Amino acid sequence: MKLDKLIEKLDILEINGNRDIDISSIHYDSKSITTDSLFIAIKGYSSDGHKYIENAIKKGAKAFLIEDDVNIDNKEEYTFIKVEDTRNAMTIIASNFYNNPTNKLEVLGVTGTNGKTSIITFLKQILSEKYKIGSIGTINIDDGKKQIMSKNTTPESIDLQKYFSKMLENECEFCTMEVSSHSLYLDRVENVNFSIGMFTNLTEDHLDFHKDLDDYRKAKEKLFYKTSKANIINIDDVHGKKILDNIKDLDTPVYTYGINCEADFMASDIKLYANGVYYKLHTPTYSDEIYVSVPGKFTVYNTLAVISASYLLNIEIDIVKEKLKNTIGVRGRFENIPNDRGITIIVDYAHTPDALENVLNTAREFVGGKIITVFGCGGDRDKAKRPIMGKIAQQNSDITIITSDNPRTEIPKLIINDVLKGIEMNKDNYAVIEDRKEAIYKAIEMAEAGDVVMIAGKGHEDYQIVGSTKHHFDDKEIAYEAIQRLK
Ligand SMILES: CC(=O)N[C@H]1[C@@H](OP(=O)(O)OP(=O)(O)OC[C@H]2O[C@@H](n3ccc(=O)[nH]c3=O)[C@H](O)[C@@H]2O)O[C@H](CO)[C@@H](O)[C@@H]1O[C@H](C)C(=O)N[C@@H](C)C(=O)N[C@H](CCC(=O)O)C(=O)O
Ligand SMILES: Nc1ncnc2c1ncn2[C@@H]1O[C@H](COP(=O)(O)OP(=O)(O)OP(=O)(O)O)[C@@H](O)[C@H]1O
Ligand SMILES: N[C@H](CCC[C@H](N)C(=O)O)C(=O)O
Ligand SMILES: [Mg+2]
Repeated sequence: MKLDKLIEKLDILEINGNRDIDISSIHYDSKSITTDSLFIAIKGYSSDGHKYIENAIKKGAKAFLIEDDVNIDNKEEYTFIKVEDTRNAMTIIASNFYNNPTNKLEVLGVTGTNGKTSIITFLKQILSEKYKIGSIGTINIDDGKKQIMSKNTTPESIDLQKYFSKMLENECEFCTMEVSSHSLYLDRVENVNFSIGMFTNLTEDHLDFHKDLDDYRKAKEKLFYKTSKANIINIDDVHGKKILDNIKDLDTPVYTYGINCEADFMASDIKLYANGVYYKLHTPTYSDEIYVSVPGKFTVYNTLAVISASYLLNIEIDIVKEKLKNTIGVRGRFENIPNDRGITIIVDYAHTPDALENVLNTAREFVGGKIITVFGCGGDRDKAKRPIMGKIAQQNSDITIITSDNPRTEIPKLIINDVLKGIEMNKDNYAVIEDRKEAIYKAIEMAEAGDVVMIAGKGHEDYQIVGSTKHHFDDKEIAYEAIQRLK
């Protein structure tokens, strides 16, 4: 594409060099650069893209989008475009380069602290009955033909627009997508035209990144100004109510869901079982009965969001009911590890206080014996949630084993010490086993028939990040190993 066309809608402060050149690819990372490309220099949290411009030239970049003036030899041989904010300008360029794919692709975005992966998984299973669907989220990216593992929940704008364009090429009509608060804050989705936006809930997480909960909510709220068909909001959540107040006068219609308040989509007569939930559904035009083969009150909320979106997309309720009844669930979310010892072993992705409390409450509903919880907190992430999770684990379990979960560049013992600040030390119902494998072995070894072993925090992850190295580690595999060892 001609550079001129690529930078069409940018607010340019200064441009030096030829605009009439062909650009074959666009990059924000010098490591991926190929010849005749445009390199976008971003000032990040740990590095500054401007430092890599000479390296980018060696690899064949011809044009540069910059914020700071650059001093290099033979500068006149290249084109430099200076803008106020390269990260923001990148979203416009990315969308231009891939011919604005979300003008055609219907993107259904979900934001909120918990429930995003669950909702897009259910929604994809339902919509796939009638349409070809792509999806983008924590577990993987599906471009309609192949699935690749995700690096982040919501990719950087260039990658995102490339995936959208691939989905169109593969004849997808919809994309179900998780929209993280980081992506809204860092403009990764700035130039995406969303069709429907959904809000799940907002609870303590990521306060290492966002100033406070209000700042965190404001980031999430940005999604609802980017939608054209509808916004769907959980108004049982106080932050959901606030968002509703702020967006109710927009042109995009708002629909609400909830259990405890008068909402457009409501659940009543809820019954929670060990292997699923039942409820009566009330919509603006009809009522029906819903059974979902995934346990937990949070499943009621997640499926209310799914049902609301399906309703607005005119999917027949019979299809929705059938898919929810027979769903295979969501990988690493309340996933049951079958065994012949009479214990219920669950691998779950709860890595926030609210999620941990929810899964433990759900287990309490059906446990015959004890609840033994294994969990840790991630390094280089929100520190404030650590003691809260410690307290929640101890209060809602009979035995708590505190261990490691992606320590990243932090010292595992120090993370555990933060968790211990929330633990009542005079009780003897907790233990620290830093090695996660040993912790899981111990929990399963001590469990008796009727007990629940809740292995929380990593869900689908098949790695443990220590320092900056990713080692293979899979809670499910270790749980199976633990069962085998006892034979
Ligand atoms: C805080 C954060 O989100 N950081 C993201 C951000 O990094 P950054 O802008 O700070 O980048 P940087 O490392 O300082 O580098 C600056 C620039 O120099 C470039 N560079 C750097 C080195 C080099 O050799 N050459 C080069 O060109 C980099 O590509 C970048 O453009 O942009 C990068 C490129 O997109 C992301 O990979 C990176 O995500 C990091 C790895 C991350 O861990 N993010 C997490 C916190 C995150 O985004 N999580 C959310 C929510 C998760 C949830 O669901 O709860 C998510 O959407 O995944
Ligand atoms: N609606 C909900 N409310 C509270 N907790 C939930 C909800 N749905 C799921 N959970 C719990 O939160 C965990 C994470 O769920 P899920 O992966 O769907 O959330 P997510 O929003 O995609 O998380 P992430 O931000 O890490 O991608 C689940 O394993 C479950 O324990
Ligand atoms: N998307 C979340 C996932 C956290 C999962 C947990 N296992 C951890 O590493 O803290 C994050 O990157 O903050
Ligand atoms: Mg997710």
